[in-house]
Amino acid sequence: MNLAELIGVIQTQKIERMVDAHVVSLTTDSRDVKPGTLFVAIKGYTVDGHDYAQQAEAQGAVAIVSERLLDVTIPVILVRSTTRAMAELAGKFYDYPSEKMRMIGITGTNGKTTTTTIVRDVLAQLGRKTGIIGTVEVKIGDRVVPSRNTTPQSSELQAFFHQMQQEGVEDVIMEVSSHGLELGRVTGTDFDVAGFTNLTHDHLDFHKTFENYARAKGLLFAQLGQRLSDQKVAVLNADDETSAMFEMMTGARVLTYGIDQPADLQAKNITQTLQETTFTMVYQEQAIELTVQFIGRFNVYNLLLATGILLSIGYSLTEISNAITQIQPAKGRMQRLPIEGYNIYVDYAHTPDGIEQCLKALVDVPKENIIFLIGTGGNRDVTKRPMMGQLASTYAGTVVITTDDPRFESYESITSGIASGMLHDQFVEIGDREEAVRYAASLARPDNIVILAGKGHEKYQIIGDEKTPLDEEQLVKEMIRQLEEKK
Ligand SMILES: CC(=O)N[C@H]1[C@@H](OP(=O)(O)OP(=O)(O)OC[C@H]2O[C@@H](n3ccc(=O)[nH]c3=O)[C@H](O)[C@@H]2O)O[C@H](CO)[C@@H](O)[C@@H]1O[C@H](C)C(=O)N[C@@H](C)C(=O)N[C@H](CCC(=O)O)C(=O)O
Ligand SMILES: Nc1ncnc2c1ncn2[C@@H]1O[C@H](COP(=O)(O)OP(=O)(O)OP(=O)(O)O)[C@@H](O)[C@H]1O
Repeated sequence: MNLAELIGVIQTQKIERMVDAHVVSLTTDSRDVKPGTLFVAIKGYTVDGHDYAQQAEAQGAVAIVSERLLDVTIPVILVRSTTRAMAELAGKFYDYPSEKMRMIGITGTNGKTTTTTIVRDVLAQLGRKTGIIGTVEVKIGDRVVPSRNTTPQSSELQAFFHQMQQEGVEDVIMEVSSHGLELGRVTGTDFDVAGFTNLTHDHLDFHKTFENYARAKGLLFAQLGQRLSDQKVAVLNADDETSAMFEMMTGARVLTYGIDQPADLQAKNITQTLQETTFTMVYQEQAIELTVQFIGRFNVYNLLLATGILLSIGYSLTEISNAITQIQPAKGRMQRLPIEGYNIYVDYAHTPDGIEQCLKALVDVPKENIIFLIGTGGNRDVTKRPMMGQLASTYAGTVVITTDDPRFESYESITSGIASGMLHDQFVEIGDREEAVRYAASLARPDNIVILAGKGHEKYQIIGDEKTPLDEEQLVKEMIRQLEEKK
């Protein structure tokens, strides 16, 4: 694409040494610059991209988009915000791919991965070609593409959309993190439907206050736009009070779902066992009873949100509920390990609310039969640690306290934070997660339940700045095999 045509979409303050040139690619990382690349310098948390201007020039960059004057000989395009410019340039460079597909964005503290996966699985069952972007994976049809963030940075994100559109994807379902919203990663992404799960305590190390965190999430609903002819929809949780703020922030139509408060789409008569949940979905004049392979009331919310999204794009309640009864929980989301005779679950819960929801899912199990392993990350939000301990001990008779990506923090400082909130003394602190998982597995009996919370689908621990392999499923299988041999 021609450089002048490309930069025509951004508001420039000054252009130095403009030339007639062709842009072959776009990046914010000097290490990815090749001849013909337009390099956009972004000031990050760790380093400042502007400091890599000379490297970009040496590697053949055609020009640099910058927030300040640079000591280079190639064109420099000065803008007020390179982050914003990046999103606008990426939209133009890839010819606005998000306008050509149905875009579904899901935000909230817990349930994004589960809900995006449910929507994707139902759409796939209904014969649509889908693309998914989220914590567990970026997937185009059946092909998995590596990605570093839940919500990738705008140039990477638009490149994914472009690739998806080229490969015939019709529906894109993506998790939209509060970081992604706050850092402008989805600026210019043209969502058709935005869904909200819930908002509870998390990421306050980044957003500082709950109000900022809510405001960041609200951007998704505000960004649906004001054009009434677009018929965009915000699907909101009537049982979460932040929804009222999002309803005020959006110009889109609103469809609400819920269990306790009146809502457009409602779940009633919920009953559950350790393997499945049965409930009735009520929408307009229709009521359908369904049994799903998901456990926990929180999953009823996720299924309602997915249903609300699918209703808002035109599917009928009958089509949706038929498909929903066929699908399985996403990897590592209250997932039962395939170990005959034992009830061992892996769950990704790593926030106070996630932990509470996960433990509340274990209806009818006496507290003394629940063994719960929890850990939390090092060098991150410390305020949630005592809350996690308090909740774990409210619902579980035995708690194994450990770490979950200790990074550079000491084991003891992490586990003692959780232990400070404990309401009973039936707990152990084992900082080394591998050892803690072995210990928790050694307590498994056919009549109790062991839940390993925190890691979910992830098969590593971040210790220092290194990813150390840790496959909890294999570890548990090995431990149970040894226990069986000893019998
Ligand atoms: C705090 C944060 O969001 N950091 C993101 C940010 O990293 P950073 O600010 O440290 O970047 P940096 O290393 O300072 O680099 C600044 C700029 O210089 C460039 N650079 C750097 C080095 C070099 O040699 N040349 C060069 O050009 C970089 O490409 C970058 O453009 O920019 C990176 C590239 O886009 C992101 O991958 C990175 O996410 C990190 C991995 C991260 O952990 N982010 C978390 C907080 C996050 O965003 N999480 C949410 C999910 C939250 C949830 O719901 O659980 C997410 O959406 O993933
Ligand atoms: N609707 C919900 N309400 C509360 N807790 C939930 C809900 N859905 C899932 N959880 C709990 O939170 C954990 C994480 O779920 P999920 O991965 O779907 O959320 P997420 O929003 O994608 O989180 P992250 O962005 O951290 O990956 C689950 O394993 C479960 O314990």
